[in-house]
Amino acid sequence: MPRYGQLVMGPAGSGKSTYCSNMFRHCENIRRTIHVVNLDPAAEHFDYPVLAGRYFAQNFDWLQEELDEVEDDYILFDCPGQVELYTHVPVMKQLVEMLHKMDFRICGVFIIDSQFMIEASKFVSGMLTALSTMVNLEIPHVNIMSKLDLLSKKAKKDLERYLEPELPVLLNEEFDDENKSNQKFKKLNASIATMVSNASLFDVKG
Ligand SMILES: Nc1nc2c(ncn2[C@@H]2O[C@H](COP(=O)(O)OP(=O)(O)OP(=O)(O)O)[C@@H](O)[C@H]2O)c(=O)[nH]1
Repeated sequence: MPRYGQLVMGPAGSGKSTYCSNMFRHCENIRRTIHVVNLDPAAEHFDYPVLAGRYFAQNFDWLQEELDEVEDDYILFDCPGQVELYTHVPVMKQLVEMLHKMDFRICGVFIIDSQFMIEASKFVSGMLTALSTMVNLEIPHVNIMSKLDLLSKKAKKDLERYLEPELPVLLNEEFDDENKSNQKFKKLNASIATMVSNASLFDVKG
C-alpha cells in the first residue's frame, strides 16, 4: 500500500512548523492520525546550508528506519528553512528519491509569508524561489501564503491583485519613471515578467 506525504518547505520563519501543527490538530479533530517528522537540523547549530545538507543526508538511513516503524500512512515533513537546500544542493531531491523508493506519494507544499507578497519585486523573488524548488524537485507542488491575519485591510485588498497577477503591469507600477537607474532595470523586469507569464502557460503532459 502506498503512503502519502507532504514536504513542507519555505524560507526561515515563513510558518512551516505552524502549518504542520495546525494540520496535525485539524486531523486530530477529524479523527485522522498523521505523523509530523521534523527535518530541521537544529538551525542554531548550522548556519551554513551545505553543512546542514550533509548532516541531513548522513541521516537518511536513520530516517528510513524511523519511517518503517511509523504506522500512519500520512506524513508531514517539516523541512529546514534554508532555501538553498531546495534550489542549489541535491539533498532534497535525494530525499524525494528515497521516499519514492519507499512507495510514498509526495507533494511539495511551499509556504510563503504573505507580507512579502504585496510588493512586485518581493513577489518576483518569492515566486522564482518557489518555481526553482518545483523545477528542481519534480513533484506536485502547492504554494501557500501564510500570516494573512497580520495584513492590514489595505494590504489584503492589494494582495488580491497578486493572486492572478499581471506581472508586467505590477512591475511597471513599482518603478518610478523619473528615476534613471530604475529605468535600466525596467527592461530586465519586463523580460522576467514575460518569461514567468509564458512559463505558466505551458501545459505539462505525461
Ligand atoms: N500571526 C501569525 N503568525 C504566524 C503564522 N504562521 C506562523 N506564524 C508565526 O511566525 C513565526 C515563525 O513561524 P514558524 O512556524 O516557526 O516558521 P518556520 O517556517 O517553521 O521557521 P523555521 O523553522 O525557522 O524555518 C512564529 O512566531 C509563528 O507563531 C500565521 O499564519 N499568523
